Amino acid sequence: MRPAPCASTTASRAAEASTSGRGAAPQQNHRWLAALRQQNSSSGRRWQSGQQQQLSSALSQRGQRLQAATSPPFFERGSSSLDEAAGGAQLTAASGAVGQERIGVLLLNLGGPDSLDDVQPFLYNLFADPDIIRLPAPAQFLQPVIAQLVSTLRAPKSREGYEAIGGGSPLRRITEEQAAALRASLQSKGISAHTYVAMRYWFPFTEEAISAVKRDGITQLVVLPLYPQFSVSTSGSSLRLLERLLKQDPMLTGVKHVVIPSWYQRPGYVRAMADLIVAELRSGAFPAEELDDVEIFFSAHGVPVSYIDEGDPYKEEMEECVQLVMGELKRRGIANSHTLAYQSRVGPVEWLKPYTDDSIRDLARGGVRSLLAVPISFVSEHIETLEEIDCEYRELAEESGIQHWGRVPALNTNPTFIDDLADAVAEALPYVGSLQRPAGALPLSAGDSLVPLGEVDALLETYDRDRKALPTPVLMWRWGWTKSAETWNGRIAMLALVLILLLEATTGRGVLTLTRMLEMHHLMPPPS
Ligand SMILES: C=CC1=C(C)c2cc3[nH]c(cc4nc(cc5[nH]c(cc1n2)c(C)c5CCC(=O)O)C(CCC(=O)O)=C4C)c(C)c3C=C
Ligand SMILES: [Fe+2]
Repeated sequence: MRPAPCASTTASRAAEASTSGRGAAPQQNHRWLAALRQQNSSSGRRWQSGQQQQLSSALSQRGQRLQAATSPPFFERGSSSLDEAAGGAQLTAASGAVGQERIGVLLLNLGGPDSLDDVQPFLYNLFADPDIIRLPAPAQFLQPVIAQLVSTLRAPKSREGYEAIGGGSPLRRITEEQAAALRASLQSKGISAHTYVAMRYWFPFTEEAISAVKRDGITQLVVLPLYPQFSVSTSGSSLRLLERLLKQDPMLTGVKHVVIPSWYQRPGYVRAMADLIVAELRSGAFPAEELDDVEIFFSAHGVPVSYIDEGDPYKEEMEECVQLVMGELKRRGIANSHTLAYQSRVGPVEWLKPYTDDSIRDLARGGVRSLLAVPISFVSEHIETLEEIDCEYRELAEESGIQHWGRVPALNTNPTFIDDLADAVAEALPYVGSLQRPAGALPLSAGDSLVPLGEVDALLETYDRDRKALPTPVLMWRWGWTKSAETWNGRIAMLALVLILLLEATTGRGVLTLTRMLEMHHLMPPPS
């Protein structure tokens, strides 16, 4: 993998934040996740292996049958008239055709700035999201002000990163390529579907995608977050927005949907990751005689520890995902040692540990000389792979004594991966609009699917019900000088905020009004 052209990154290296002594957080799953796991284990199954037969019998109970004994398609290639009507497909059930459906697949992703001018407004949208900066209820009216402050403080460091990778994020281009490849793969399986890219914080916004879903007359929608592991900060935030959009538009009530909240356990995804790791190991980046000593270093995007304390399954899913990939490697005769660490922390609270930078230093100190970085929470190249891993962490590794460095590319449009996503969509289609929710029972009854499935409101409802009270964030601020720019950004933001509020409270004519901060104009998604 050729590294991106890296500017000198020493000055902007991920902050060496001092940490609190807080112990490991108790793990608390979403109830839906735990319930689905139980259903699967009680029937002696896991989501990952070939379970076409069980799936087939589960589906026939629902009056639907598989077209083939092996992998889907569940759908016959439509007549030419159906093919002509883009998005049309013929759903086959035990009783025969049940009518024409127009299928859509909504791909959820985060979005990224297209140019350097977009960086601050993109960051504003991100920090204005209550699933990213979580404030206690009485302080929530301050979200726009805090978003303005934090995005303004963060923008220079962020802009530097985007500049180093060519002046903007490649996320939109790659996600659109994935959407086109997924559509083609579905077509090759006999499923005619539209695919839509729905970004959370930048163009094409989720609102635009939903307008297109409406315009195309989609009747069955499969919602597929492009995050293999579920976090409330990513997939959860997008689902919350989606829930709002679906509720507020009566024309969308006719669109039946199903969500695939996480899919890291799918065999095709695990295989594709293992393929990429093996290819990179054999790329020549490492001396042949040292191949067994290469440390396989999984680097995942972090989240604040408080998210996990509240029940976000992200950490557990990440650990399970790494185990699955390592298991696949072992089956191929690769038994290297591995590490999972978390990158990209932002702000003054405690994030998931170990931190990637600390881990790299520790491994080097412990004698590791060859390191293969594997981005594990990302399926596309973007700033955190191209700049943070390829530049910052590579430079840190070299300074720390790592002599041989490799980095596994992101999956992007890897054919095994796209084919597996298409299978995930095909397998989810029979569940569209059919998940039963008997009163008082668990909201999901899709325990027979290969991956857990749900509907937007049911998933969020379960998450919110099980969510524990927001713990007081563990601030990592210590008075005194530290090297950490992040920590200082956090301190400055909080001090500025306190001053603003004090002025507002004491004069009644606060800075918010004088500077018209509450009337900020940002690039926001168009109304749907
Ligand atoms: C699994 C993936 C991701 C998780 C979890 C996640 C949580 C999370 N992120 C921030 C803050 C920022 N994220 C930024 C960009 C960004 N993050 C992800 C993925 C996850 N984020 C992606 C795909 C991107 C887009 C990258 C691109 O190429 O444009 C940024 C902006 C970039 C930067 O300044 O570093 C910020 C800021 C928080 C606070 C958070 C959890 C609470
Ligand atoms: Fe992020």
